[in-house]
Parts: sequence; C-alpha cells; structure tokens
Amino acid sequence: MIRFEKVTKTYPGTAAPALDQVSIDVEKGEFVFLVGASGSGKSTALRLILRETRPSAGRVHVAGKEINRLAAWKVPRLRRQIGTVFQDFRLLQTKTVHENVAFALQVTGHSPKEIRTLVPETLELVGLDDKGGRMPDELSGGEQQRVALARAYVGRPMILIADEPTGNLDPSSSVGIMKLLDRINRVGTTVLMATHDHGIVDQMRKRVIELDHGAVVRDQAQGVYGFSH
Ligand SMILES: Nc1ncnc2c1ncn2[C@@H]1O[C@H](COP(=O)(O)OP(=O)(O)OP(=O)(O)O)[C@@H](O)[C@H]1O
Repeated sequence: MIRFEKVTKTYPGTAAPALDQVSIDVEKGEFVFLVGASGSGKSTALRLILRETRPSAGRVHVAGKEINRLAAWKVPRLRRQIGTVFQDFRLLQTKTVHENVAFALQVTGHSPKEIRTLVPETLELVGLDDKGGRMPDELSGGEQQRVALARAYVGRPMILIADEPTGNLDPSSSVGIMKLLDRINRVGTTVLMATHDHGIVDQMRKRVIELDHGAVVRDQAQGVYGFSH
C-alpha cells in the first residue's frame, strides 16, 4: 500500500538529508507507528506520501502508483484516498461539526445523497451523533479530534495518516482516539501514525518503525516505543 524505495529527501539549503535512503514497505490493512526524536524525519515521510513534497532520490509508491511520476491533475485523486489527522485538529471554526465533516465530501464531489448517509454514519462511529450542530469551540479537545477523525474517514480512504494525533490531548481522550483508530484499522484501513507518545505505542503493540537522523534504525512487529539498540 505504501512503499519507499531508498528514498532520500534533502531540503534546499540544508546539508544533512531529512530522510536518507529510507526503504519501508507497508501492506494494506497494517497499523504502523512512526517514532523518533524531533527532527528525525517523520513528518517528511508523511508529506512524501501525500506528495506535498518530492524525494530528492528514490521512489515512493502509494496504492500501486509511483507518486513522483503522477501528473499534477491526478494528485487530488491520490489525496482522496488518504485521510489525514494532525495534532492541532485544523477544523473550520465557522462551521458546525456536521458541516466540517460534510465539507470534506462536498469538495471531493460526493452527491448530496452520499453526504446524507455518510456524515451521520461517521459521526455515530466517533460517538458525536448528538453534537453535529455544535461549533468546534464548544467542544473539548478530545471531541474536536474526533471530529477531525470523522472528517478524515468520512470518504472511506484506503490510508489514514495521523501526525501526532494525541499530542494535544489528555490521557483519557488519547485512549479514545486510539480506540477509534484501531476500529478504523480493523475494517481494513491502513493506518500510519507518527507519535512521541510512549504510553500509547507500548499499549497498542503494533508495528513500530523508528527513524533517527533520517534513517530507519528499527522496524519491529508488535514493538514498544523505546528499544535499546
Ligand atoms: N521545509 C523544510 N525546509 C528545510 N528543512 C526542513 C523542512 N522541513 C523539515 N526540515 C528539516 O528536516 C529534518 C526532518 O524534519 P521533520 O519535520 O521531518 O522531522 P519530525 O521527525 O517530523 O520532527 P517532529 O517530531 O519535531 O515533528 C529536520 O532537520 C528539519 O529541520
């Protein structure tokens, strides 16, 4: 589903590469944690998958396509297959919960009929079916992140990318978000999550890929956060 072949990314004006000959293979339906110190290259790896940036060398394949060679007009179609969740929620503050989730479908050309079915179904999945009329600032952080997750998942993407999704949440809200990511993964969605949260990684016991100065230093099934190497 996601394959990096000796991917190197050097940003202009920097000497050391952000990613250095990284090879990763993630199968459909896997749940993978991406860990590593700040600056180790996690966000760069996620941005490459979304084609928000391009590799300096090597190849990135997503859903069977080498995305560096994808024509610009096909990039929106690629991104429709990838849901994204970030640490800072990124909700539209002037829209209700329902509108935030519906908007993701409107901009990707879904029909009103699909929107009428998918939005309530997804709000129910994240436990917010009674809060569709609220504004984001009337919700707790944990609830806002559940809205962001509903928005990421409402189009039923093949891949869900989460960059520090629990970074701004208290432990119990974090557990709630992880339960939802686990559920979404169990129905076949490939999940890739960058995190600094030791507790969550240790509890979930999923595959762990660790980056250090842009290199993969560990790729471990059912891993824990810290590993002496
Ligand atoms: N747009 C950019 N221009 C120049 N250098 C960049 C850019 N984005 C990232 N970098 C550099 O690339 C390296 C990897 O950064 P990246 O953001 O991928 O790390 P990260 O592991 O996601 O860090 P964090 O955990 O702090 O989010 C760092 O040295 C960073 O300074």
